[in-house]
Amino acid sequence: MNTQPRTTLGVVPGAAAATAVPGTGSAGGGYAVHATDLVKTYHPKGRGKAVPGGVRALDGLGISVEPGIVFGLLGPNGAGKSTTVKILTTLASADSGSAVVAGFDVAREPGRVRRAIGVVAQRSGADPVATGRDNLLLQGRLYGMRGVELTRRVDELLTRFDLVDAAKRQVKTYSGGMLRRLDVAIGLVHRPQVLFLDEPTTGLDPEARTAMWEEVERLAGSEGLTILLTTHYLEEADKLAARLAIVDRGRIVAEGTPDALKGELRGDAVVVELAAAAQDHLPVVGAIGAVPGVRDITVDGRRVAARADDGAAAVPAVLAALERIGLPVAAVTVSRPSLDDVYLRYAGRSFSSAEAGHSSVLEGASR
Ligand SMILES: Nc1ncnc2c1ncn2[C@@H]1O[C@H](COP(=O)(O)OP(=O)(O)OP(=O)(O)O)[C@@H](O)[C@H]1O
Repeated sequence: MNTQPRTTLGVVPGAAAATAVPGTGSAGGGYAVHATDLVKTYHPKGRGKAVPGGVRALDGLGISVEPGIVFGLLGPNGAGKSTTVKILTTLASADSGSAVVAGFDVAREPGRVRRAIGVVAQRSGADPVATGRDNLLLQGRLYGMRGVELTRRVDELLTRFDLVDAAKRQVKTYSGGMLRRLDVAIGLVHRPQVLFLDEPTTGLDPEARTAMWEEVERLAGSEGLTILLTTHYLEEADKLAARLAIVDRGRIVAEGTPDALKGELRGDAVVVELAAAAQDHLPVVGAIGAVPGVRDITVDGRRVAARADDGAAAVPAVLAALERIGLPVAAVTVSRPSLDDVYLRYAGRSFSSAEAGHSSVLEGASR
């Protein structure tokens, strides 16, 4: 579901500052983004009035993002990522809790927050019938930029995002990857301190996705910019985020560096595919559980998964144990813990089942 606003924030009242001045706001404890106990419920409307019930999109969510890093907000569809971004970018208000962005309180100083941030929403906000260049110029003017300063900045961004040749073409002729690059350039015109990227690679082909990843890495490395990125791609969070928070049902269930989160899961994943489904799970669990250093065994049809201190060393003994109870093996894989494993541990369900659960809820709601 995409309930996103347009990419640009529109006219910023009193936005004379072309460049945000770092550190002008003093709240937030030195964090680029500091949110505490955010709660937000969407109420169904009956005849234009809110009626009881509703969806609790945020249920006490809190995050602290240090300046100058890429921070990932990772969660399945419906976890509450977009709602968090909307509140942090002043496009929605929380029922309770507080948030400070670039030193400014989102509820009390929304204009200042808007001047200090750039937003790239899930859906492009670029004007399709205007050229790429005109979109950038318009955005700069909305932020009070004029003259040589603006044209220099626009030229710099067109070069940097590899859009010089397409600059004078209408945006509706752009490929998906070009459009996303333009969206990010639009978000950066006024040199924000904090850039929000809401699912920046959703819908892109693999090549354009890789190009966007490289761009995000370059941005984070070169400009001292803080980037808050939401994603439901585990691989994307793992690759880009210096730190990440896992969101589930409107709360943060784990937070840390991707390596630290994965490191908390001791051992490798060993997955055995049996030649035929096991009739009885108990002998399988007993046989494999007797192998030293192997634990957390689950049997699901032909698939037997376990965790092992040293996966490669455990495999021969696991295969021998299965052979002893008469279960031939078709294939075996050993892998390091992934963020999917992290999600399973902290959210208590697999990422894919959380995504599937959300879509079935939505299907039910639309009936
Ligand atoms: N305007 C709205 N009215 C009613 N319910 C909403 C609205 N916006 C979001 N929700 C619900 O709030 C919950 C959180 O949605 P949100 O869009 O923040 O999640 P998300 O993690 O960003 O997911 P997605 O990637 O699908 O956008 C979901 O259950 C969603 O259906």
